[in-house]
Amino acid sequence: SECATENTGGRSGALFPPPIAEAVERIDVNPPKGTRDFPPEEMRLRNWLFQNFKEVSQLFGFEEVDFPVLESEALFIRKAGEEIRDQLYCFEDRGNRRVALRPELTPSLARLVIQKGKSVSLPLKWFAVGQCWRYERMTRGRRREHYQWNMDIIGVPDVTAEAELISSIVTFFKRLGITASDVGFKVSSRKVLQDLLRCYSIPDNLFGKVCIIIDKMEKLPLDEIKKDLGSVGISEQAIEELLKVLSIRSLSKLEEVLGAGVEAVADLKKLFSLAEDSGFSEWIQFDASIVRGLAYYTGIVFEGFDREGKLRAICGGGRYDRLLSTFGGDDLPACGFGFGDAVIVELLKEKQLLPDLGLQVENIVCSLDPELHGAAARVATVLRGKGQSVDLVLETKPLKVFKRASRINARRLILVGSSEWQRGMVGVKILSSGEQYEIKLDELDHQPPSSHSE
Ligand SMILES: Nc1ccc(Br)nc1
Repeated sequence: SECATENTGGRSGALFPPPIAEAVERIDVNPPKGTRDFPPEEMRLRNWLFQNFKEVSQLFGFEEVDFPVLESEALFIRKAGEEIRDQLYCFEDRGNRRVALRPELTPSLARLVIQKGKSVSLPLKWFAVGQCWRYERMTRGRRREHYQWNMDIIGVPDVTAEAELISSIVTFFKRLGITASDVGFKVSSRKVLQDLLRCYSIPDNLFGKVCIIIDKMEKLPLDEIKKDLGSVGISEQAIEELLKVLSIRSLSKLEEVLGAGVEAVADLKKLFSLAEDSGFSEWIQFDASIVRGLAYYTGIVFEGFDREGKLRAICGGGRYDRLLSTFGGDDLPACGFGFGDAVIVELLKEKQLLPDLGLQVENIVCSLDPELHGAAARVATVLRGKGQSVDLVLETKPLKVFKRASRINARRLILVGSSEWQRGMVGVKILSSGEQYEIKLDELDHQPPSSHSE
């Protein structure tokens, strides 16, 4: 009969028992190892953080740029033994090209600068917020992705550029309520290391490798560091001298050891003087042991740290004057920093500075009669046309509307009932005060009068 073709919609019909659902194995609903989902609450926090990254960057006159997450693997192949190289998330694509998920943004930025060539006028002040990846054996259970905020200045050889970068991060911290008592920047210059290596006739091409070895000083036993330094040809005497200098924590002491005319000392003294002028000198301290873990840094390096010493480095950066020329570009001076989205959230939690970012919807609109859903939709359209957010209740038999209204933190409930609608009115309930009244549709505005005339 006709009903045989009627779709019982899965409901048990007199003629047809419901189809027996085949047993479906549930997929793994978690994101891939080391990666995160961002459900609404986490997404609001992420958007708030990124908004602060972007507003500070724009406050400093930087322009936003972006690049593909996927890059040629060659962009990141450096032979200095960096962790970032060991953990490259790389593969061969279907066109047999060696590609990689970017582990950082700086090489992409350098690539774009070279690509733009003479069509861009210097100095360039660019910023980006982008997801970066590493493939780490899950033995350590660490994340494989994070978002990084980068600011870079291309074309300025002077430490005025590094001062501007540190000043921008200080501004960011202050916006979030973080003070110089909470965090600081350890600052040094790789020219200290470079001068020392030259004193011991260590060839320049070993400079990056030596920096990477020294960067591991806090993570590996000292004799392993010494062994690694010896393996690149540095004598025991030079190693002892190196380690002694790297333990210096005062600029005057460094000047005593290296001499006043040394470029590294001059750069650092200028940076500290600029910090005084710009008002962030309480945020920075000299620490000769800071080298950072990227091979391409050539001058000033800095890293943000939490003074309680509970967290990993919050951010880091420095000067990388040779990177563009290693890609075949012009020898342009450059400096920048990277600021990850994870440690900062841990710090905000520690300091109880996480913002309360609950969902806030202006209106929830509900029809009391299924026949009036169209009218409710029209009310929603009118309000949205006025720029007001509306959660339109879509169930034709709405239940628990008040529960939903409080969950979405709606400011007011608009009820569309037949008798009111006949009179061109809708009901309004201010959820915070409980105040209730009727109003004409076109009188619905942002701020209803405090005491409502009938
Ligand atoms: N470079 C990098 C990439 C991804 C994560 Br998580 N940490 C560092």
